[in-house]
Amino acid sequence: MTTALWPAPFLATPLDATVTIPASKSLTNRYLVLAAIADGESRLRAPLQSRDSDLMIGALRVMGASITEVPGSGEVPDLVVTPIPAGFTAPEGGLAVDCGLAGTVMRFVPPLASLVNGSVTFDGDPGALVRPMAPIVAGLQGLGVPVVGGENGFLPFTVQGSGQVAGGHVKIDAGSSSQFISALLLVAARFSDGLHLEHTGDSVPSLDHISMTVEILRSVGVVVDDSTPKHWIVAPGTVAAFDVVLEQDLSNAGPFLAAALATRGTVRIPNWPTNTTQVGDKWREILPQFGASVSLEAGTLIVTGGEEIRGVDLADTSELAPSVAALCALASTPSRLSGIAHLRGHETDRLAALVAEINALGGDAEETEDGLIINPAPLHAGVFHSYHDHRMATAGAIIGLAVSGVEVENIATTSKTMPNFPAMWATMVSQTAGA
Ligand SMILES: O=C(O)C1=C[C@@H](OP(=O)(O)O)[C@@H](O)[C@H](O)C1
Ligand SMILES: C=C(OP(=O)(O)O)C(=O)O
Repeated sequence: MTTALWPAPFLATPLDATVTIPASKSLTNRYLVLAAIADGESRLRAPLQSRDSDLMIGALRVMGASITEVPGSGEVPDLVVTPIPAGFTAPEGGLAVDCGLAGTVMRFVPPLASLVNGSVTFDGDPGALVRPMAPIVAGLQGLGVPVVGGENGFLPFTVQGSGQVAGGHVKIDAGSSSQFISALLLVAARFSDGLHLEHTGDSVPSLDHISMTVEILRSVGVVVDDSTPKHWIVAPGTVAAFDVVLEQDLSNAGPFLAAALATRGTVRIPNWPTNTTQVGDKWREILPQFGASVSLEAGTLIVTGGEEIRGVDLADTSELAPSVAALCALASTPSRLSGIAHLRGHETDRLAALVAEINALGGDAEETEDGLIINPAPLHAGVFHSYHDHRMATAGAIIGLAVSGVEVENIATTSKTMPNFPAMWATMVSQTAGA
């Protein structure tokens, strides 16, 4: 385990800060995939620059897409993407894609590889080799695409594309990640007969992320029928080239908004989108349940913490769960988080990691079959391990604002989606009331 320790800033006075957040990982990596199969050159304005987006760019370049940085209107360069050329053929010996620990790369890119002529091998970080992959392997094989390796349901494996996929009706169990559904839908318009994808399990987690996929597909001219629960039908057709401005990452806004509650202060985030497919928009419903006041004024989200943080009872908080759990650990009444069993297959087993780290600081957290129970307990100084998980690291930072002497191990792991997190956090903390 990495041992570098980051002394989390502690604040005894209420925060009064304005913060801007880098672009959304989920939007950036979806648009990158679509740009690689579009009918012309596309442009992503103000995209995310982070490890996960770099891994996606690397994967698409390996498969023949050309991606160039050009000056944008802000600090971050825009990306101009020329799609994978028709008939692109892998060299003898095949191609290799490094997925790192990025779920969007390891799930979204293998279906794309089925459209390439030749072999593409997928591998990743040690932590990636235990994340569920079986539904992607089953889905591709169900479409007649050979996959070598991956029999045990994990990376590494090799997709042997022939440059063409017939498509048709495929059934998978996406109970362990919504990304399996999004992955197949994203490229399905390029299958000769399109795709009828059916989920065979009870429920799919993170449904908001599937809605995001469907909305984006429609915005680039792809016809998707999602009117029957657990079924998605994509018509064959072209993906129209696009020019899009990326929204900031509302899930990554979470730790900064939580900071308002942890310090009983105020945090403002300008340019909060009025219409968005991001699950992070749910902070507007979630934070009042913790006792915060939340308002959207002239496009700026303003969150002010209450006198105390109240416990919550929340279902399916998806990727927001680690930040939510950090607030629960600071709450004065019990909390229950449910519908998040699939977090055991995220960057780490997040349920086990949250329980271990909250309890190591004196907290009272326990796992349930599908979530967490977190009871009030006085927390003390100590080390908060991050398990190579960006959201564990930011959960430690939230707790550290309210509990003096917390040190977060490997804060650099936040570079997965937010490379400047330590500097952004320090800048936020320096904006205290009256400063
Ligand atoms: O499609 C996406 O961009 C994502 C889907 C969700 O995955 P799960 O369904 O595995 O939770 C989410 O947690 C992840 O951070 C991003
Ligand atoms: C689950 C997450 O990431 P990934 O895209 O790697 O699945 C996450 O960011 O919370």
